[in-house]
Amino acid sequence: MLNDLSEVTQRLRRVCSQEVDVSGSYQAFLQDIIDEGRTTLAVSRVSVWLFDDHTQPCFLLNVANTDWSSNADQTDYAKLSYERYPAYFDALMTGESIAAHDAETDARTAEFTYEYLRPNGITTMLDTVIFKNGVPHGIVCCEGDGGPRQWQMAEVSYAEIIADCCSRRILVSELWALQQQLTDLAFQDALTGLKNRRYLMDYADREISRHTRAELPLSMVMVDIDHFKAINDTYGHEVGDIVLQAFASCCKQVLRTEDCLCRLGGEEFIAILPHTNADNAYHVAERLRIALSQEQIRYGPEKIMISVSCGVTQVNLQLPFSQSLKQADHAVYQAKAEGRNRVVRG
Ligand SMILES: Nc1nc2c(ncn2[C@@H]2O[C@H](COP(=O)(O)OP(=O)(O)OP(=O)(O)O)[C@@H](O)[C@H]2O)c(=O)[nH]1
Repeated sequence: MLNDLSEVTQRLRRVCSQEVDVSGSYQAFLQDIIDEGRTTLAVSRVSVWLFDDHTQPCFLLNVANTDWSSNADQTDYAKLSYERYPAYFDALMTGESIAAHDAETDARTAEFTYEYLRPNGITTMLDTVIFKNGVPHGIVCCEGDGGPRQWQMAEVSYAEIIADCCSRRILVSELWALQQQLTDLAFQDALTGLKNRRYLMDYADREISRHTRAELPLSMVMVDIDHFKAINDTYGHEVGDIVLQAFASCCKQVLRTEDCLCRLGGEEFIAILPHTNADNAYHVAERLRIALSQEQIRYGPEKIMISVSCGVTQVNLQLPFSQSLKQADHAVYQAKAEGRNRVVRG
């Protein structure tokens, strides 16, 4: 009941202010807002349900519930099907709130009588629609167990505000996920899926500072495919792309998961090896060189073989990363000059 409107409003505004705070979890936000709704409306349970599909919904999936304990991982999500409860779904799809004073006699909720209302002692329901882009996306369902209840206009409006908060939070979460994807793409090489040069420069600075503090060695291997132009010229650019992808996946198999492989550009790559000194980095580079030289890259009937020239250097933690990069580049140049298919220490 909305007896003390100003106190209720203040509490709700505080919870709503977390709508755009993506540092908190989406689930925690839903729990907070429905807990608030249960207290204010003095109902026995509030839950949030989302449609599986907005154009032709078949199911409603329970994604938050005041009955759930906040620290338990909820995995057993209840599901309501359109097939079983068509009148309820049809009513929700109109977008109108369902204020079912007596849930057993209201035509929109009577379908729940034997399977749900009676077994759980639910007598009254107030359901408000969560919209997304103006289309029903889910519901906030408030249930009471104290007999039929005449829902007041203010109570319906209050429940609708809760549903609107959920709508906005869902949108914010989706925008945030999109932003994350864009950020990931900005640091990724589209062809190989490896990190790109922009990522490398930032990552290397962070690793230099981390390794300086921990007084640990950091090394890198620059890898350049030999005579790659000839592969393009012989088989075409498309096959050259396939070779680059095969190269990347072969390297990933040889390297440790904590090593970071980036594409500097063209057929030039760099692997950053944390906690590794120059001797060990040399062995890693040799392993890479041998694995790549044994790789048979298939394209139709063709089996393409490659070799690589590698420059190994231990990163000088006292100098800017670009200096160590130059050193590795020089080592690659030397490896090429000495006949390719080899590893040179810089
Ligand atoms: N297919 C394909 N080719 C690329 C890509 N990026 C750069 N290249 C080609 O890679 C080739 C690099 O040639 P070069 O720099 O002459 O080197 P190389 O032929 O490997 O010779 P060495 O390094 O001296 O052994 C050029 O022909 C570029 O066009 C790409 O994304 N896909």
